[in-house]
Order: sequence, then C-alpha cells, then structure tokens
Amino acid sequence: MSGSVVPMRVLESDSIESVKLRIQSYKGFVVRNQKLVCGGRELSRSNSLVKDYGVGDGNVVHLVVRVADIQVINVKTSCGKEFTFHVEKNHDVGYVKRQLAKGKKGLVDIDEQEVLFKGQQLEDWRLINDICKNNSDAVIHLSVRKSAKIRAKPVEKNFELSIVAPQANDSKKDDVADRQLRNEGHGIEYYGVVPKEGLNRSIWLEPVIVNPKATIPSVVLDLINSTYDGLLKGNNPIRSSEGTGGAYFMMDASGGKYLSVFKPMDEEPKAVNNPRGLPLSEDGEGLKKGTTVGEGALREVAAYLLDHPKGGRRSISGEDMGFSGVPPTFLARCLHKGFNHPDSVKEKIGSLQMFVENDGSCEDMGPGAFPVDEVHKISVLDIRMANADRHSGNILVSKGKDGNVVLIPIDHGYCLPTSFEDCTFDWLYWPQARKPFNPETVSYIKSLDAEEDIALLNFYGWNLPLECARTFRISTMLLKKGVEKGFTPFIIGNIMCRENINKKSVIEEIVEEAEDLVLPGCSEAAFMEAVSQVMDRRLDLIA
Ligand SMILES: Nc1ncnc2c1ncn2[C@@H]1O[C@H](COP(=O)(O)OP(=O)(O)OP(=O)(O)O)[C@@H](O)[C@H]1O
Repeated sequence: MSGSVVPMRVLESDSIESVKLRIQSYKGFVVRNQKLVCGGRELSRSNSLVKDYGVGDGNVVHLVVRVADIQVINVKTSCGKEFTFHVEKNHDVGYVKRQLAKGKKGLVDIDEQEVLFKGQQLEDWRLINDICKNNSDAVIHLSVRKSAKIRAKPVEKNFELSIVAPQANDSKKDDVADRQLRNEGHGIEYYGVVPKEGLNRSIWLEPVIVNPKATIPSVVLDLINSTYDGLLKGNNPIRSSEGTGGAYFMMDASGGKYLSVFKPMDEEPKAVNNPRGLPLSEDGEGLKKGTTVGEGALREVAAYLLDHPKGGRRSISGEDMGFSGVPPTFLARCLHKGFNHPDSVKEKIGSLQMFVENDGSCEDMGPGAFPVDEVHKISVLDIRMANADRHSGNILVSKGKDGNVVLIPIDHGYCLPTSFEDCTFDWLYWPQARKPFNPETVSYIKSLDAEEDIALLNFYGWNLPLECARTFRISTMLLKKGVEKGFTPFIIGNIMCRENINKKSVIEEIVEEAEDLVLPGCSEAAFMEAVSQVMDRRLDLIA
C-alpha cells in the first residue's frame, strides 16, 4: 500500500493462498498478515483461484499488510535502574514522555522533557514507527531541560533509552483551563446542540442521536465521557496498524489505558479518506458483496443493539452483556486533528466501541482451547446477522473472571448485507461447530424476533434498507428453523456459506426459488411466506 507497483506472474489456476505465499517469499510479509483486494473486492477465500475472482492480465491487486504493533522499550537510568515498557509503534513521542513521567521514572514534568533525533527536536505528535523506520541504528536523545540527557539505541528488535541524571520535579501544574473545558464542554450534555461559546472546538466527542426518545445505555455514555476526557488531556487517537480501514485506539485521561476504538465512516475501505490508500468505490459497494461504503459504522452499532442479553432486552444501564458479547458500540461524532484529514480537519462520524483487553485474536492460536459455548455464541450472531467478514482475526481472545477463555466478536461492518454471497465463517471448520446447541442457547434463539429487531434499529435511527431487512429476516428464520430441527451451527452455517466462490449456497438457492414462486410486486410478507415454504422443504432434505 506504499504506492509502489510490483509486477508478478501468476497462473489463472493459482489459489489466493499460493499467491500470498509467493508474496511472503518475495517480500517477507507472512500470509496471515496479508489482505489482497482487486476490483474493490477482497480476495478473502484462500482456497479460491485467481480466475474465480476474475483477476486478469494487467490487473492491479492491492496488498494491505498488517504489521506488528508493539515495540518494547528498555529504559536505563543513570543510577543503573532498568525497566521495560511496551509501546505501540503508532504511539507518538508525547505518549513516551507521559509514560516516562509516571512517577518512577523521575521525569514528572513532561514539559521539561525534550526528545531529540539527529540533533533536532521531535514534536510530541511524531510516531515511534516513523522514527525507527529506515533507521535501525537510530539513536534518540531524550533530555530533561536543565540537567539530564537520555539516549536510545536499538537492541535487536527493541530499542533502549538511557536516562542520565534526571531531576525529579513533583510540581505538577494544575491545568485550570483544561478543567474548565471539561466542566463546561462535555459533549454528551449537549446532544446535537451547538456548544457554548469558548469551548474547545478543536476537540469534540458526542453521541449521534437521531431519535431523542431512544435512550443511550449508561455504559455507552460513560465510555463517551471518559474517551472525551482522554482527548482533552491531550492523548491523541492512535491509528491501528491492523485492518483495512481507519481504526483508532482512544485513551483514558491518564494516557495509560485504551478505552475505545473509533472507526470513522469516511475512512472505511474504499471510502474517500481511507488511510490505506484503497481505491475509491465506483458503485458505492463495500469490500464485501451487498454492503455499502460508509455504512460500516451503522452495522457495527446494529450488531451491538441486536445482541440482546440472555434474559431479555437490554436495560437502560446497558451493563448486561449481550448473548454474543459484542462490546458496547454507538454512533459518535468526533472532531480531532489526529484522524486522517487529507484536506482540512473536519468532524467525523463513526462507530465508537469499547476497547476490550485481550491476548490476541483467534487467528493467533488453534481453536482447541475455545469453549464450545463461546464458539456457539459467535455462530448465533454471525448466522443472524449474515456476517460477511467473520475471519478469526475478528474474534478477540480474552480471559473471564474465572480464568476461562472468553471470545469477543469485533468488526461487524459487513453484517446485514443485501445478499448472502460473501458470507464466510471461519468457525465453521472448528470442531465446536459440530456440537449441538445447549438448551439455553436454543431458548435464546427461540426468543429472537426479526420484526421486533428491525423496529428497534428503526427506533435508534437506522431504517434498514428493504434488501438488508430481507436478508436479516431470512437468516433469523433459518437459525430458528434449524434449531427446531436440532441442527448444529456447522449445518446451519454451511447452508449459508458458499463452498467456493462460484457455487451458490443453499440459502441463495432457497431465495431464488422463492422469487420464482411469487408474483412481481407481491408484499414482503407474501415473499417471506414463500421463503418459509421452500426452506422447510430444503431443510427436510438435510435433516
Ligand atoms: N473493541 C476492540 N477491543 C480491542 N481491540 C480492538 C477492538 N476493535 C478493534 N480492535 C483492534 O483494532 C484492529 C482493527 O480493528 P478492525 O478489525 O475492527 O478494523 P477494520 O479496518 O474494520 O479491519 P478488517 O480489515 O479486518 O475489516 C483489530 O485487529 C483489533 O486488534
């Protein structure tokens, strides 16, 4: 994605996996860190062939590479103390200074720290990645005004900072102006209202509220509040090096903890300000069939709103976790210079999702350790939402209170498509998918009501387009009927996914058959009745 074009000979009969392997051997990017996009479509099925995706002579295939985010920094003080901390490569110099200022490093006042590279002062916004890049033997000097000096040199993959005689200075300035701003300018107290004169309008965060009657769960309000505090404290959004769109980690006020992830609509893949340089969509279609560029954020929020808790609908506090564990997500409006603004700095609308501490994603480990019910809860969500992007990198692995493995589904921007063509579920090939649902899951599935859910989305301001609503009705119907028949997630998921890119799935055949049965212009209810009949017949053949 750096903009350079590298010619490469491939056969029509080469698989996508083998193309990625060759990129790996030429360029060193391991296969699982590569994403290929051609003609606006992600070449996501590794066993499909180059010709299946219609890639021909002279076509440009875009390569998006995920790079390791973490850099380990070893800090040595002049009195011989050593400590290590992890820094995201996308962290900026300001972040490193704040870490150093956290008490034990003795550099309490960040205003007194100066970071120098090749004799020039580095501004706080400079990224660690940019400084280390192309300078494997770079030495960064951090000096504390008046007396101290710090040197950094690379140690294998890490780099080392040595701090020379810093003087501790406990006089932390009380940032009065900042506190005033926080008291008066809290975004969420002024939903959609022009803020008071004098507020800090270079930084802003508030929920987007379409229907004033729709209550925002308090867990979401708290998340927005604390994220806003973090921004006002000068903790800039940090762009993730993973993913095809702009995804920004937002920090708390102390600058030591991630609170949320903001994904602006205009930075989605194929959208106008995509930071990865993916070409603009010509027809408005997203990277996956049946999705729309710029609607990823709505789908992210829909996945959270529709992820009802086990006991019923979500309470006003919103603290009760949904059945599938989608982290709290809401539409937010955010103004900050740290996002991708190729032109002028403008307010962005996007999804703000709670950051979940994790030990990596399912991509980093084999599925053996995942509890059956955890896999099943993800399968229920993906089948309901006809998720077209459930690769294992989009399931985070975390630990519950009792130490059990908990799976956290993220990245729902390609849910609720208008067609089933690109539905893919990595969990389909995990052994847990072949186990039957437990009674609790069965009763949860039985409680689902697609019409109620569509009305809920409408209430929160998203009037689901007719074709998306149809997909949702059909997938909910399939899930419910499948469960009635005692089907496993594997059987139901298999009905929904194509075996290969050119062979229609069973659900697609069901839809086509139902379309043939009804008269043009018939009501949606009549069409759904036809789908139900055809589905019953097809499921009987599978049972
Ligand atoms: N709620 C979350 N908690 C913790 N980390 C998260 C969360 N959401 C996203 N991330 C991290 O940010 C990275 C990028 O996010 P995400 O995958 O949603 O972006 P994307 O651009 O939509 O990716 P993709 O190319 O897979 O569609 C993820 O790989 C994950 O590491």
